[in-house]
Amino acid sequence: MATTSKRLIFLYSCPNFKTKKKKKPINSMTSPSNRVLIVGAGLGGLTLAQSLRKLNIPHLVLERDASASSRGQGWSIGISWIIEPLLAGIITSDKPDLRSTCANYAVGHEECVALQSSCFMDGTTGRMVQKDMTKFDEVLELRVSRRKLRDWLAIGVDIEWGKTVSSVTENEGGVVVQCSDGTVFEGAVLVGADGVTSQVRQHLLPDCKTKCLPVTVISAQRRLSYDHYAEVTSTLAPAASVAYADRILLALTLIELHSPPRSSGPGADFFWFLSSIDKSEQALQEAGQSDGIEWMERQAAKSSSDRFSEVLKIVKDTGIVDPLKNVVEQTSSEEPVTQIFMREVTINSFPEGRVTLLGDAAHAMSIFHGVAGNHAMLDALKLGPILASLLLPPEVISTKEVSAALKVYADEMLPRNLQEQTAARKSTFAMHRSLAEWQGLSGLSAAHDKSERRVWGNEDSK
Ligand SMILES: Cc1cc2nc3c(=O)[nH]c(=O)nc-3n(C[C@H](O)[C@H](O)[C@H](O)COP(=O)(O)OP(=O)(O)OC[C@H]3O[C@@H](n4cnc5c(N)ncnc54)[C@H](O)[C@@H]3O)c2cc1C
Repeated sequence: MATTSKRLIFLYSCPNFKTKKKKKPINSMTSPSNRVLIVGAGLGGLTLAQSLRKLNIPHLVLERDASASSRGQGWSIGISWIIEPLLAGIITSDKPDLRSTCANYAVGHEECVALQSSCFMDGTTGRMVQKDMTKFDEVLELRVSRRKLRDWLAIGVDIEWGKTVSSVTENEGGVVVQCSDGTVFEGAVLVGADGVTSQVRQHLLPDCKTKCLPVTVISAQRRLSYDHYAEVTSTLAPAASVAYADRILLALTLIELHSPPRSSGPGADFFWFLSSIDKSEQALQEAGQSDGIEWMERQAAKSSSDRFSEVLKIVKDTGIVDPLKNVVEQTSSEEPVTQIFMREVTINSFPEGRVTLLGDAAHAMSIFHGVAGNHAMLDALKLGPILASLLLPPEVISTKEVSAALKVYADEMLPRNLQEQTAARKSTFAMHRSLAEWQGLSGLSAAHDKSERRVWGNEDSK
């Protein structure tokens, strides 16, 4: 008795005791041998954690970022058909409304309509078609701030920040991961949701090769003042505007609108990107002489100012007109110009065991199809219930049973994403060949018929 009360006094005198007990109801009550370890607190990893939370399955997320805000999350992302399954597959009662929290329309319905619309145009004449994406009952796509969506998905999730997983060991009883700070975590199943450079994939499939498509995507993030923002959006659709000019795509996309938007100071964060195909690298890849990785490394070594000079030359040579031209040209030296790579990871099957992958770790693909993130979340929503049918505590599950369950997941997930990866590659090349081909592929022609038509730029060139 005396020992027990001493222990209680010690626990209650520990400053974090009460908070910890409240915050970690599932994991603190269960043995690590029954929990799911998830590496990566990106869109896929967090969606899986949310699904497991709803199904009452113990889990823990290990994330290399020091905190939720230690790294900028960059661009916005379009989510579409995943919204309904996501809302059905996770606990929503502890979260604010997804649409009004993550999309930029908290400022009211009218602004919302404008903010969610996109336009597609001929970049040298200014002919433009605007697509309204905001019919509330049939949202085609919601452009959300990646930072806000990640924060929203993290609500209520048990995350160990600052944990970079460096090695993985499997045994009959479970799986053990080691982090670069020397900490060790155990679980019954390990899910690598650690993105395109996945360390978990390295353990699972050490010979898996990645490729890089010969697409040069140069980008910068810009903070526009409210006046500049108002000027740009008086002609362009704020969610996303894409101009096509001689096999070049130039896009301007909203990341986050600052609130309240009419006050003085910053109006909004945008990014622009300019993309084109590198013809000589494409020829090498088509002849089977390159997988794009050395090409990618050469591109990655360029400086921000070299990249910017390249962009300015292309904008001038192709005759892109204002206001897109103006937003690009006014990029300041404090706004680094980066390059994004279209890497592909292709996996046909997983070896037996207690480890699997989801999202970009399993099937990175070109971003031009706009579905990779949607599929990362779908992988998670499919995997959650499969794990739940296996892992209800307190039983310890054999590797054979875990393997069989993970195979059910992989047999659906891998072919689905292989198909999307092929479609994404096809769209990427089509988009850079002609505007008409791109519109046909993306189904934009059908949307155009319903949408409002506007024209900007030089009236004489219509
Ligand atoms: C510019 C751009 C625009 C895009 N637009 C769209 C779009 O409109 N629609 C769409 O559907 N998709 C889009 N995508 C794709 C989408 O962003 C990705 O498919 C999605 O983010 C993948 O989610 P994920 O959880 O698999 O990986 P990630 O989001 O990459 O998350 C991986 C996480 O793992 C962590 N991590 C990595 N290594 C370790 C380690 N060793 N230990 C611990 N943690 C680790 C990382 O820090 C990160 O938090 C876009 C991508 C880009 C680059």
